[in-house]
Amino acid sequence: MIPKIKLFINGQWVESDQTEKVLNKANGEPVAEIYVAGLKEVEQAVTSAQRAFKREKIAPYRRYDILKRASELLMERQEEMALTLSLEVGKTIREARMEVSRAAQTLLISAEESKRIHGEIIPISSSPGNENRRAWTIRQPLGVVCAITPFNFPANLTCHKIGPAIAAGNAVVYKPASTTPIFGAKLCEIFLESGLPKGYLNMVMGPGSVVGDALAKDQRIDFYSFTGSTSVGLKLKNSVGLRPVSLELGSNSPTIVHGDADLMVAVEACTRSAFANAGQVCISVQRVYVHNSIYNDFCQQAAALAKTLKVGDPLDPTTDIGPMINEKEAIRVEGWLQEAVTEGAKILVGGKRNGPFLEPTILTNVHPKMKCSCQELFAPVFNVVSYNTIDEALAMANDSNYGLQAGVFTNSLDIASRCAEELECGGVIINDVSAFRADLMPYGGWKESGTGKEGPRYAIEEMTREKVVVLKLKGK
Ligand SMILES: NC(=O)C1=CN([C@@H]2O[C@H](COP(=O)(O)OP(=O)(O)OC[C@H]3O[C@@H](n4cnc5c(N)ncnc54)[C@H](O)[C@@H]3O)[C@@H](O)[C@H]2O)C=CC1
Ligand SMILES: O=C(O)[C@H](O)CS(=O)(=O)O
Repeated sequence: MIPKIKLFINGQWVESDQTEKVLNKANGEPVAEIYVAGLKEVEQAVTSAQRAFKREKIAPYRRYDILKRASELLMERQEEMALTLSLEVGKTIREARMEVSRAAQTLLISAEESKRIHGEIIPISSSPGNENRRAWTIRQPLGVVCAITPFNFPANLTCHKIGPAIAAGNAVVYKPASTTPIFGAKLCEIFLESGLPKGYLNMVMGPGSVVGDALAKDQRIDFYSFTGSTSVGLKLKNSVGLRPVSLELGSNSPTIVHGDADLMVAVEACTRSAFANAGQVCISVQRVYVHNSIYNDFCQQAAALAKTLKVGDPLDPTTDIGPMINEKEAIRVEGWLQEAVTEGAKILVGGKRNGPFLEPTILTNVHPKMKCSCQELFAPVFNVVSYNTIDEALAMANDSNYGLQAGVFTNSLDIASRCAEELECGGVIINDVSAFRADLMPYGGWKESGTGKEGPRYAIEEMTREKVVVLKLKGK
């Protein structure tokens, strides 16, 4: 008997008229059944959040307590949560365990940041004629935050929204991806246990085109924190009018490997990272630019390493690469690979698909206009392209509609500094790959990779607003 997962509204578990199965992404078997929210439940969830926010404000120290407790409870349930992630996303159990501990850290960082929300004293008396005034700013929560998350990291990316939202004093309406909602429901259990007042967290599940659309249209929501594809993010932004949004969107991230780099360090990092989470990572290594002096060695070593990686059952601790989210996506990528080969690309290693499983694949002879290069692959595939000068590498890396993060391997401070300044993206990772992320660092894209920054401290800034207060003293 598979569990039936209810919606979480106003501190209660709520049924709806419709249910949908959540599938084990490795074998297609149902692992849970979720109640799908209708317009009525969406309306109830937003009402619950708005009423909670108006009913009581949670003092900063209490927010710290609740978030810290939630982080602890998440780690106490790490094995159960990791199994959930492995089943509903298809990520390997090793990656799932790692994601749970990162998500717990993200909640802990949010807890700590909830004690650091403050304004500043404005030296207003230093302006002529205002000697008898004093001024300061205060930072206040926005009210109701809508958190919408993608399928690929249901734990950490959800905690990157709910954690800062609560730390900032907001109430939350949360919509997980309809294909991977189970972790989110368990996170609501955790926040209930951690003492979050009812109504401060509400979860509605269901297809983005229905539930997501209804949330976008609800004018009682004060802020939208969205992570997902660029197309959906743009649609959401156009629906919400003047209300603020944070958009963490797609990418086709570059990593440059210069001739003076430590070859095997770069090979290991690029290859293992490109295939992590079956490549379904928005900062995944997709375009690798290698100096021509080490290009052949890089390709040879990367192909040899790729061949050692095990594709299979994500629950097997020896598996390196699990399935993609569904067979349709794997077929999409298989089609892109065939198109690339027809246009002259070479498959150095991999390329075979078995249902939702795709072999770790490395492409060479890729042209920048090929889909495998200029669009977001979101698959266990990366391209290797050679270059002669760092100017060429920078031009190719920047030749993209996206700009999330980039990696650069070099032992030259001059090259590193040039890349740091000239790469057009939100983050440059020196001597590691584009896919590096520490959860406390500012994180967000340029161009079509989005707007706004995550990382608890930065998300809190976006989920609060500053007010200036000016006091005119009596006296002269
Ligand atoms: N920049 C970042 O930090 C990250 C970006 N992503 C991006 O997410 C994508 C993969 O995740 P998916 O879940 O397939 O993305 P998606 O864009 O299909 O869905 C993301 C979320 O939006 C919801 N949604 C769909 N239509 C909607 C609508 N009309 N209104 C409101 N919400 C709607 C979905 O139900 C889901 O919860 C990739 O493009 C990837 O690059 C993924 C992880 C991190
Ligand atoms: O790229 C993504 O999907 C996120 O960066 C995943 S995480 O590493 O931030 O959890």
